[in-house]
Amino acid sequence: MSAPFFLGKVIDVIYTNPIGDVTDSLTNFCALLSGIFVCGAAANAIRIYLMQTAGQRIVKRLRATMFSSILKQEVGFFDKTSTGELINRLSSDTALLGRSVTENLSDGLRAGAQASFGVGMMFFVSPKLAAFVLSVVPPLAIIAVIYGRYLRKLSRMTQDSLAEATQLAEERIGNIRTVRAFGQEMTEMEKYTSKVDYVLQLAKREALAQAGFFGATGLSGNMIVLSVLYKGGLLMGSAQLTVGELSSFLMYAFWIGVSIKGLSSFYTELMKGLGAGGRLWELIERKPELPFNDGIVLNKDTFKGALEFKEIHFAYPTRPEISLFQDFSLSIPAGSVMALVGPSGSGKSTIVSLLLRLYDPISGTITVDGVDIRQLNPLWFRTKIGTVSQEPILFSCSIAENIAYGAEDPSMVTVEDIQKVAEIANAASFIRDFPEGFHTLVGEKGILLSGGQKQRIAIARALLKNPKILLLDEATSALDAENEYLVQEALDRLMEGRTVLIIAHRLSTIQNADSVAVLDQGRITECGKHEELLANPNGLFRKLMKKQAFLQNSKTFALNV
Ligand SMILES: Nc1ncnc2c1ncn2[C@@H]1O[C@H](COP(=O)(O)OP(=O)(O)OP(=O)(O)O)[C@@H](O)[C@H]1O
Repeated sequence: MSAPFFLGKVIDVIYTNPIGDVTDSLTNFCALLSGIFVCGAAANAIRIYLMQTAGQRIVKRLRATMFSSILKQEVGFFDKTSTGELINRLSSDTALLGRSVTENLSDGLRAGAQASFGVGMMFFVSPKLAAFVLSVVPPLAIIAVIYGRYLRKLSRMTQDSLAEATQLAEERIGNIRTVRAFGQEMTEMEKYTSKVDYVLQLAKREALAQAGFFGATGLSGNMIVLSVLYKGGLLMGSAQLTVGELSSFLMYAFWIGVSIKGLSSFYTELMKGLGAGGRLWELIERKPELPFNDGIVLNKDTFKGALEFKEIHFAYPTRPEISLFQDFSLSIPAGSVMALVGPSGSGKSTIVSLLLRLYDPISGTITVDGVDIRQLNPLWFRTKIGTVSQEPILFSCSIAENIAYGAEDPSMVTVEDIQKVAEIANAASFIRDFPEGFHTLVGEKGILLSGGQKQRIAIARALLKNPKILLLDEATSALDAENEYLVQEALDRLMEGRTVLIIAHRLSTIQNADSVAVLDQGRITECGKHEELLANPNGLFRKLMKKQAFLQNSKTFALNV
């Protein structure tokens, strides 16, 4: 920024002295200037490196903080927020914010420094001329404020629409088999295109706003130069300005013009980043409605796992008007097996969710060994619970890694541990049949495995956890006889010595359970041994069993045909 000042001095020296007298001064000025240029270049290189790496560190921290904040949210939050949207926030929004704090911030700071120093130097060289020239600033500032607000709003809308498009794409690509089976590719393409069309409309509005703003700032830059020429010429004519001062002034005016362009880009990117950032801060600062890692821990040696539900009232947060449980009470003694039966949609899986503290009841208590689970640290409590669901979800990594996922610290699990539980879960033999054995990759959500294989791996995973409490959601879809036998045998081994709540669909499970509870209309209507419930001629259990027997007969009939 000092170059124009010295150049002005050089011109004045040349202009006012005979040529023989200027050589020394000229040499000194040029040496000084080249020193300044070298320092400037080095500073510039350092600036780029430091700002870029600092910016990238900010983006990394932003992503990590956001991911950990997402993982700590209560499950009800995920009922309302789509995965696609969260993925979009994590990747696209952070990238946009990242861009505005990396190259953009560094260029913006540079342009800002240049502009303020240039203005200072203008006042230093000629306050009169500077005051005249800077009369363009107030209208430009007003335009910038209006433009900034508009751009923030547009950027937020664009990111929201992009999130919707990502959500659609993520869901459809993830379920490509269903899309293909129903032949809905064309419809899905159209849906996606209409979503990205809207993003394009928003981008066009943004382009129009940018065109107007950049036009205005470009014009202001040029007007500054023009007004220097005009007013400067007049001042020079009245001997109030030297030719060197006018030259310096012109160069500063030119630099300020360039800085205004740089500042406009910076401002544009900053507003876009802030627009996208709004949602990011909301997510990062969101306090989970249920605690994540707070509360008391019970003594693991005396922990037995006796469960009791007392007068539970519950409605899902997304459907507060539908009361699912009214006065639900159930007691499961430590080490016993309770089978839960009831019509479809009566809330059997919801009981499992309440026990895992994915949701809290509106009123009533759930206790374990007499302690309200709301007092317990949920992170600790869940280490005491094992689950095997109807459709177990595996992660897209190796079989060994999926089994090790059951342990508190998967990195501490040995190959022997994994092989042992796989053996008990009747999974070892089919795993060994794969060429890669335990290193076989299972694909997204375990798609490369059959239903029975997935279940047995899920059982091995639960066995590794060695929980006191076991929550089983029996598969409704029929496995073939051999698979059914292998899964059942593995489940029987898994259940040994634990408190088990099993959502039962098979007659054999119901017969073998210590007691059976029938869930209907939001409460337990019958509870007792299989034979006792069957003896009640008007009970729902008897009706359900009759229906089940009928279904089993028709299945056999269909097979015979
Ligand atoms: N996350 C949710 N948000 C809102 N409502 C839900 C949610 N999950 C389930 N429901 C509703 O709660 C009710 C009970 O569902 P739940 O899955 O517990 O029934 P279920 O007895 O296990 O059914 P099935 O035997 O068919 O598996 C259903 O009406 C269902 O639509």
